[in-house]
Amino acid sequence: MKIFNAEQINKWDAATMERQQISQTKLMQRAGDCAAHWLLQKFSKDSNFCIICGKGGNGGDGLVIGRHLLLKGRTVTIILLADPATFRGGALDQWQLIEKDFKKEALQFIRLQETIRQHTDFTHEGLQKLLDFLMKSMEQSGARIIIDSVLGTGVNPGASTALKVLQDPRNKAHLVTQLGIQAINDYSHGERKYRRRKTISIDLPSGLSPDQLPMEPTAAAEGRTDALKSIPPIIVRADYTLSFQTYKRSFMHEEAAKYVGKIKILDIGLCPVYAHMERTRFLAVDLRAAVRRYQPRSCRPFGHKGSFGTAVLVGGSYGKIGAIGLSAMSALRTGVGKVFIQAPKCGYEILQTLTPESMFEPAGESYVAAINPVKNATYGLGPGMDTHPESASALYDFLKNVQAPVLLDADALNIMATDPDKYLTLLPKNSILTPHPGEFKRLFGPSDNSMDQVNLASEMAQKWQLVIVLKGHHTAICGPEGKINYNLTGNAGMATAGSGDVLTGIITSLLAQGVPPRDAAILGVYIHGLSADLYIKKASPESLIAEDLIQGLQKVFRKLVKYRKKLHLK
Ligand SMILES: NC(=O)C1=CN([C@@H]2O[C@H](COP(=O)(O)OP(=O)(O)OC[C@H]3O[C@@H](n4cnc5c(N)ncnc54)[C@H](OP(=O)(O)O)[C@@H]3O)[C@@H](O)[C@H]2O)[C@@H](O)CC1
Ligand SMILES: [K+]
Repeated sequence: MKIFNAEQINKWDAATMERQQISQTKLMQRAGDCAAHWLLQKFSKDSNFCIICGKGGNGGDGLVIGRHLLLKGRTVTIILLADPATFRGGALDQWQLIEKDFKKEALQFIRLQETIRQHTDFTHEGLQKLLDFLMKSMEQSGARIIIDSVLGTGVNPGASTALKVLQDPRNKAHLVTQLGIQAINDYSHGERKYRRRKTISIDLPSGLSPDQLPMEPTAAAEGRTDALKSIPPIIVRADYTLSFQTYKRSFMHEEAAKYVGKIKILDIGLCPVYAHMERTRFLAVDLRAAVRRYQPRSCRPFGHKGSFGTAVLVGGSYGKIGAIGLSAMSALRTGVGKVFIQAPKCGYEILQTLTPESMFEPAGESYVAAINPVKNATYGLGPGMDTHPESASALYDFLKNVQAPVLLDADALNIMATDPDKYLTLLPKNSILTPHPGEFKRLFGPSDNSMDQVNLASEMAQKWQLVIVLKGHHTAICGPEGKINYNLTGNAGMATAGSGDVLTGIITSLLAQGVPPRDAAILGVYIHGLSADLYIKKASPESLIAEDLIQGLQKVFRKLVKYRKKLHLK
C-alpha cells in the first residue's frame, strides 16, 4: 500500500473528483459517511457523540458524520471552532445541508463566535475563559465519544510556533483551534473518571503532520500562552484514528504513533489509477504486498530438496549457541531445502540435538574462527557470533571472496561497526543488513529521531547498494533504489531474546530459495510479525518466546496460501 504526503493526498482527492466527475462536497460526503458507518458499528445505540469541527475539509467531514448520526437517531452535539462564514469549499456546503435538515431542537450546535468576540484581546484570562467554556460545553453534551474533526492534512505544523504575533487574525484563529485540541485532550484524558471516554480522530489526530514528526517540546513551546497548558506540542491524543484510504508516514514512527491510537483505514473510493501511477518512496507492507512476493511450495510439485536452495547460518559462541540454532530452525520452517550451521565445536551436540535436520560444520573451538565456502549457498551471518578478533578476521576473509548477496545481523554488524567502510566496501550488491536502532547507530552514526534514522538508513542503502532492515515497531525495509517499506505486522511480544535470530533465519531461507533480496526482506519481516500476531490471538505477548515464532510459521504459510487464492494469484 502506497503512502502519500499531504500534497499528494490533495492531488489524489482532485484526481478522484475529476475522474469520477464528482464535487468536493460529494467526496467529503463519501468520506464522512464511511467514518459514520464505522462509528455506528463500533459504538452502541445509546452512545452520545460530541463532534468538534474546524473550518477546513476535516471539519466538513465532521459535519457529514454529525448529519449521518443524527439521521440514524443518535444524540449529537457539534462544536464549531470557527465562524461558518469562514468555512471553505465542501465544509460550507455541508454546513448549509445540516442547517437545512435539522432545526435547533434536534441538534446541539455550539458556536464559539460570541464567546470569542468577548475575548478579542486574547489575554491569558480570555483564553482560559474560552477553554473553560469549551470544556463546559462538552460536559453538557454528556458525550462519551468525542469526534476530532478539527484539523486534517491541511495542517501547517510551522504555524504552531508562529503564535507570537497574536495581532494577526489568522494566528488568533489558529489559537482557538489549538484550544479546541486541548479541550478534547482534557475532556478525554484529563481525569481518571473520564477514562471511559473515547476520542476518534478523523483522518489523523488534529495537530499532527502526516509527513513530519511532532516538534520537540522546547521548540514547540516557543510563543505559547499560559492557557495552552498541556505539554507541547498540542496534538489530539486519539484512541482511534480513521485514516482515509491509506496510512500517513508519521503514523509509522513512535514519536507520532502515541497520538494516533489504533489505526483503521477507511476505503473512501479514491481513484485507484492515481494511486497506481503516482510515485512514492514510502509504502506500507500489508497482507497483499506480502502475498504478492510469496510463491507457495505447491507451485513446484516436482521439486526436490536441491531445488529449494541451501542456507548457511554462521554464528554462535560459547554461551550463545542457541542463537544460531534458532536461525537454522527458522530457515528450515520457512522452506529452504538444506541448512548448514557453521558454529564453534562447543555447540556441536547442542545444535545436532536441537535441529537434527541441519548439517553441522565446525568453524572454531568456542567462537567462529573460520567461515567455510559452501557451493551455491546463501549465507546468513552474525547471531550469537561474538566480536572476538578472530571472528572479525574470519568475517573479513569471507566477505573478501563472497559473490552473492549475504545477510548480516547482530555481532556481524557489531564487528563491521569497528571499521564500517572496510567491511561495507566488500559487501556484494543487494546484501541485507538487519540492525536494530542501536546496531544501526554504531554502524552509521546517531540521528535526532526515528524518522531521521530511517532517512539515514535509506541514504546508506542507496550509497552502498544494500537492503537495510531497520528493526522497530514498524520495521523499515530500505532498498538500494531508495524505497522505504514499513511493515505492519508484529507486536510488543516480539521484544524478546532470540526474536532477531528467527528473522535472520527466515530472510536467509527466502533468499536461498531465490526470492530477490529486497522482496525476501519485505516478506520475511512481514511473516515474522504475522507469526507473533497469530500467537497473541490465542496466548499473550508476555508469554511469547522466539521458539513460538518458529512454530507459528506453520499457520503463517497457511494464511498466505489462503489469501493468494482469494486474490486469484497463480
Ligand atoms: N480534499 C478533499 O477533497 C477531501 C478532503 N477530505 C478531508 O479534508 C481534510 C483536508 O482538508 P483541508 O485541506 O481543508 O485541511 P484541514 O486540515 O481540514 O484544515 C486546514 C485549516 O486549518 C488551519 N490550520 C492550518 N495549520 C494550522 C495550525 N498549525 N494550527 C491551527 N490551524 C491551522 C488552516 O487555516 P489557515 O491557515 O488557512 O487560515 C485551515 O483553515 C482531510 O484531512 C480530510 O479530512 C475528505 O473529506 C476527502 C475529500
Ligand atoms: K482530525
